[in-house]
Formats: sequence, structure tokens, C-alpha cells
Amino acid sequence: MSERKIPKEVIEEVERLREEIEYHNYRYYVLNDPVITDEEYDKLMRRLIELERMYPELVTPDSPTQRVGGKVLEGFKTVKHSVPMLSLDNTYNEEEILEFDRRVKKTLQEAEVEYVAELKIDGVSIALRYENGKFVLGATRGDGIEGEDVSENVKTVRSIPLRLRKPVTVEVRGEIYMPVDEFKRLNDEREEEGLPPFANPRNAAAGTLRQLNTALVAARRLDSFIYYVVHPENYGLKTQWEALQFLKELGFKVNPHSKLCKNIQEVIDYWREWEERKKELDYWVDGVVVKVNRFDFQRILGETSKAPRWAIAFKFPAEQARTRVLDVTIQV
Ligand SMILES: CC(C)(C)c1nc(N2CCN(c3ncccn3)CC2)c2cc(C(N)=O)c(N)nc2n1
Repeated sequence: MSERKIPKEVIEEVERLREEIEYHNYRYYVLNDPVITDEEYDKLMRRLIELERMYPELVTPDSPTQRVGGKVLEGFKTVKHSVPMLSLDNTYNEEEILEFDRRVKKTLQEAEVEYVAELKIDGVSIALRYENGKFVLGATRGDGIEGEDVSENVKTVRSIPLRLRKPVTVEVRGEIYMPVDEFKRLNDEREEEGLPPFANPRNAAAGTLRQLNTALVAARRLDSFIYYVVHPENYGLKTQWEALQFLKELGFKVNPHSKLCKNIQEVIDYWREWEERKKELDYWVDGVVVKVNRFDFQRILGETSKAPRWAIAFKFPAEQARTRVLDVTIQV
């Protein structure tokens, strides 16, 4: 077929619709503060879907119409992480977190060290790459060295931007999670279909991200919190706190409860506060991730083969594990 000339005004309308729809996605799914009604949004989306159907050559991978899924993949390609995705060592009580602080201060020869305390979202780790502000790759953590390319599924997560608010080339990392009320809805649905329920929201999110049918992923409400910038020094960032602000400026959903702590005591107070308050949240958290704030200090502390020395997970006491009691009963 000869190259059909697409009228200029069609190309302009498609580009304008994309920008507008992605802006409203950002307002609704990231800021939770929409400025148009659902029907106005649907009208914009229907118009863009119609124009892309009339002119398929206009469809781009980062078009908001890709969020509704509709592809059935053969499998997932393996992708090597630009920088390994590290694990976290765990601490379970105040004595251990004080020991972490002592070790950090000893290595740094510093009397006072600031930390960023972040709720530890119980989800699935994800790495997201953008080129000139456009989404190009979403990968699971895998073994930390390489993961699976789940880009088509990641595009259906409405809080993950397909286009950043600044045209930067960057890789970021965070968690994709399933909100508790979506987890309950999904398990009710599975029960009706005679399918086994998911044990917890993390398994439900992981199982959803592994689906090869993207429409099915789009039908389940996954969400995200982004917490890490790869090579932050490339963007003039000097601390983790600045990195979280930078992520917000780019248009990512960043957990609103993170706290810049002057010292380890403030971290402990935060941990105690959220041990109580976590029931207010509509997502599961299993602790607090404690990070040395300054990147120059992080570089001095370095990392072991599997985990950074400048960060640690400060876990909440596990819910009373019923199975232990059950086992004893069976043994009797
Ligand atoms: C960048 C570092 C390594 C410090 C880091 N690593 C994390 N994790 C590593 C271990 N992970 C992991 N996952 C599966 C198997 C082994 N480790 C799961 C992510 C973080 C997880 C959360 C969260 N969940 O909310 C967070 N706010 N900050 C993190 N920061």
C-alpha cells in the first residue's frame, strides 16, 4: 500500500489527546486528585482509540491506549539489570537497629547520621527504564542480576507514567503492589470461579505480573510506589531525600509517609508509630526500610555481595503465625 498521507491536523489531535489523557492519568492515579469527570476522560480515550484504529501507523508503544492491554505474549524475555538489584539485611528489634546505627557511625567516623525511613511495601520489586522521558522497559527483580521483561504488563499499571514530566533518560526502581480491597475482590472472584485464592497481596501482584494476557493484568488494579534512582549523581542528587523529591517531580507515585530522620531514635519512633498505624493503610507493609540519607556516606559504606551496608529492613513483629500453633496441635 502506498504510504498514505496522514492529515497534519490528525497527527496534532492524536498528540494532544495523548498528552491530555496521560495528564489526567497522573492526576487521578498518582495525585488521587482528578480535575475532569470519568465520562469526560472516557470521551478523550474513545476518540484516541478511534483515531488509532483509523490510522494504526500512529500507534506508539507509550500511547495511553496501550494501558488497556489486549496482547497475549508467548513468554517473557530475560533482561540484564544495568546495576544489580540488591537485597536487604533484616533487623527485628530496637537493639539490632541501634547496632546498625553504631556500625554506620563507626565506619563513617561521624557522630550524627541522618536516615530516610520508608514504609516497606509488601509488593514486587520492579525496575523501570525511560529514554528521553518515554517508558521503554519494565523488568522484574529476578535473581537481582537479571529479571524478566514485563513491559507490556507494567504499562497497564495506571500509576506508572508512560511519559515523564521531564524528558530525562533514567532508570528507577520501586514496588508494584495490589491494594488490599482489590486483593479481596480478586479472591472473591476466584472463589466464584472455583480457583484457589491468593495467600496475600504480594503473591497476587506477582502472579498478575507473570500473566501473558495483558488484558487480564489491566483488569486487575495494580499500583506502585517508586523509591530509587539509579546513578542519582547523574541528576545532581546528593541524598535519598532529594531522590524521592526528584521522583515526584518526574511524575512517579512516591509513598507520602517517608520521613527524613535526624538520628536513629527518630527512626525507632517512626517504626513504633507505623507498627500501630499500618492498619490504616490500603496496602500491606512488613516493616520500615532505613537508609543513610547522604549518597557520599552510602558510597563510603558500600555494599556486601548481596546487600548495601547503608540500608536495612526494620521488620515489624510478624502477625502471630497461626501455623506454629497448628503444628503443635497436630503433633500432640
Ligand atoms: C535500594 C535498596 C536496596 C536500599 C532497597 N531495596 C529494597 N528491596 C530490596 C530487597 N528486595 C527483595 N525482594 C525480593 C527478594 C529479595 N529482596 C525488595 C526490595 C527496597 C524495598 C522497599 C519497599 N519494599 O518498600 C523500599 N522502600 N526501599 C528499598 N530499597
